[in-house]
Amino acid sequence: MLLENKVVLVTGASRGIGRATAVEAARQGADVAVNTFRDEAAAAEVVAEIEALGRRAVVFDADVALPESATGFVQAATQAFGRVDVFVSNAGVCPFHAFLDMPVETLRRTMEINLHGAYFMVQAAANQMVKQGEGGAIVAISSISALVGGEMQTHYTPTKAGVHSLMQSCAVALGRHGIRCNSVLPGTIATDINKDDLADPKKREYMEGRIPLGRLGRPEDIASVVAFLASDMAGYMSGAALLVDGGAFANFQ
Ligand SMILES: NC(=O)C1=CN([C@@H]2O[C@H](COP(=O)(O)OP(=O)(O)OC[C@H]3O[C@@H](n4cnc5c(N)ncnc54)[C@H](O)[C@@H]3O)[C@@H](O)[C@H]2O)C=CC1
Ligand SMILES: C[C@H](O)[C@@H]1OC(=O)[C@H](O)[C@@H]1O
Repeated sequence: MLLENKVVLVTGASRGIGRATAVEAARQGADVAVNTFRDEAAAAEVVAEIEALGRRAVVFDADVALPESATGFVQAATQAFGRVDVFVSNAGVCPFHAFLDMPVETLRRTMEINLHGAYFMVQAAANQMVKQGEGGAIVAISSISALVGGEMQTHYTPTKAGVHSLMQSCAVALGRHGIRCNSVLPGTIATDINKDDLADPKKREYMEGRIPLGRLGRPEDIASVVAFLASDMAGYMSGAALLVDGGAFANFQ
């Protein structure tokens, strides 16, 4: 098992990639602190899945956009499990909208959840890891959107480039404490975040057609890579970005 007896914290873990990551961490032997936001029934399901794997889970309901959520989450996890070994910054939103009439509030909220939220959370986790004095691993969910544009994602793609950049700077800032910081760049993964966008069969077919491996990603495709980066198997990786997109980015012409 890759994460035996580790304590893993995951933000936005009630659904999609975060949920698969929390469950994979438990499968790999970890106890898991699960941040959710106003999603009680789904939170109870993920806890049940973790416990069914013989591991412990604790839920912390909070909006990642608020700085106090970050300190609260880390404190709750530390109270429950005594320490923080791995932190996964995953929570994110992507309300598709055109550029020319982007509502200020949509831009602001997307930035506050995806980028500021990641910053506050990673900072709080890193402080706890430094206090423990035994290093740690931080993984942030960026995106293929850190590398390419999207007509309806002008508010979103900069946050994903920012999240990867945050991991690079944190790798530099935290290396002396033995804390590794990396990002995962998923391609198109079928989750609630793009359910409406991909409900159009033409769009879905087009996206599938661009992927050399012939299918959209599943949350589990990302969760296994996060587990690897969080584990000692990736012990000399820091400041790196792993693109997990079925080959989509390479498929330009
Ligand atoms: N699905 C995809 O194609 C891709 C997703 N990503 C990223 O993966 C991450 C997870 O997204 P998905 O699992 O696809 O979406 P999802 O919609 O299935 O899950 C998002 C999770 O974040 C939580 N969340 C949303 N706002 C929150 C807030 N303010 N505070 C705390 N939690 C909050 C939701 O409750 C949910 O659990 C996001 O950061 C997204 O940008 C990156 C690349 C591709
Ligand atoms: C939400 C989108 O479908 C998804 O989010 C990303 O980060 C990917 O680039 C996809 O566009």
